[in-house]
Amino acid sequence: MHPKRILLGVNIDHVATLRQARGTRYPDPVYAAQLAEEAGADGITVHMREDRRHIQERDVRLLRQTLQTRMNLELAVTDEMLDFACEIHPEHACLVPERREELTTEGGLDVVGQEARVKAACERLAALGIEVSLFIDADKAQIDATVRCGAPVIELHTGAYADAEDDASQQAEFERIAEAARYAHSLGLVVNAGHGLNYQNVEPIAAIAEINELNIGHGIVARAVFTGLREAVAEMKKLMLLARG
Ligand SMILES: CC(=O)[C@@H](O)[C@H](O)COP(=O)(O)O
Ligand SMILES: NCC(=O)COP(=O)(O)O
Repeated sequence: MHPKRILLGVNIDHVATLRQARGTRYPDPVYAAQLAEEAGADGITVHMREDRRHIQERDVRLLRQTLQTRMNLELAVTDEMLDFACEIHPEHACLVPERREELTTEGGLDVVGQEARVKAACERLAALGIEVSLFIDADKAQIDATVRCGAPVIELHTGAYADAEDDASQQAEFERIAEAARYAHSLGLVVNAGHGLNYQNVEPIAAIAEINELNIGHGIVARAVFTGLREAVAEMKKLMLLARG
């Protein structure tokens, strides 16, 4: 654990969402990744969904050739996506749940409910030297199942915290995340977190000492519409580092 160090993975999916909305060639997520790296991103996250609503194969292939930091490829646990990840060979692969009809990733991966399948996916990726993380809810049973699957990293889903409608429920969600981070860290897992984090809600999560990295996309891309991407990334990183003290 590095009490003062916290990393920012910038998720650039929603730059591609804007491009796909009109079928244009712009804005290009590859250029966004370069700007984000220049502004202090420690890594770039992309979620290539099965329905290709934002990130396309072309994006991932070009990013693999151009990123200066590291790629965190989020993928569903399907043969098609695992084959693609093995071909691309990102530094990190994060297994996430996916439902075509969802607006966004609504919850964590149910590792307990499909342990054999997740374990096989973890083993396949790890055999190639890809560091695997599982995107899970802040739940002890899911953390224990992650350890049994052999994944060295978790990403805690912060969506319920971000979407909480009042202070009391947000505090309850925060405590669930903080406790899960402590528990997972005590088991030797690297603990990341993300989903729905923005400039208003990031600081308490960034202050959790056991958290290694936050993956943040929608909030940064939305801010960039008004400030430009460089400033949006730099401001987020500053808030995270200030929260660490
Ligand atoms: C898995 C995850 O949390 C991110 O990929 C993020 O949700 C952005 O992608 P979507 O908005 O398509 O879910
Ligand atoms: N895994 C979470 C992520 O990459 C970013 O999620 P969001 O900030 O776009 O909600």
